[in-house]
Amino acid sequence: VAKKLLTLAIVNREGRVLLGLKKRGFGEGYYNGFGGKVEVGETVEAAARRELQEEAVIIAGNIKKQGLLTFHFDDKPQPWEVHVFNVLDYNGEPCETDEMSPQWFSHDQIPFDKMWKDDEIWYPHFLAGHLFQGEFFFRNTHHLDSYNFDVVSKL
Ligand SMILES: CN1CCN(c2cc(NC3CC3)nc(N)n2)CC1
Repeated sequence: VAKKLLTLAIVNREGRVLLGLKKRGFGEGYYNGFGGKVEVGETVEAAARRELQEEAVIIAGNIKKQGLLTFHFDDKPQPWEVHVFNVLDYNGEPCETDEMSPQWFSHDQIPFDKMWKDDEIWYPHFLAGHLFQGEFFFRNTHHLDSYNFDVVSKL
């Protein structure tokens, strides 16, 4: 079964990350980076840049591909492949959209209790600038059953 390609862009600058509170749809009420589906004919990187602009109204400058997360769900036939980018610099000012309410968090105050359960596993490696790969098995959307996680030398 082909994987569903998704992006996740997290702005990480001067010891703080920019996260958005999802206002509706999948993951409503959770904080997360910005992202969405990769459209047909679009590169993963172009999709990450587009989604960041759509959801936070900022234009990514230098971005670094840092992670590859694969999600399996008991109740979904298609696994998800989420490409994680570190946004090293950007133009514009983050602002609220109908999808997301952006908010800065210092690295030691990341609200993991209001984030997807996999985040607390890979964020420390993301924040350390490591490259990583993870495979997560969710029993239902809100229960993480098991996972494999590795820091890697290249993606
Ligand atoms: C547009 N995408 C949707 C998926 N997404 C996820 C998913 C995720 N866990 C999966 C159990 C849901 N965990 C993070 N941090 N992000 C990134 C943005």
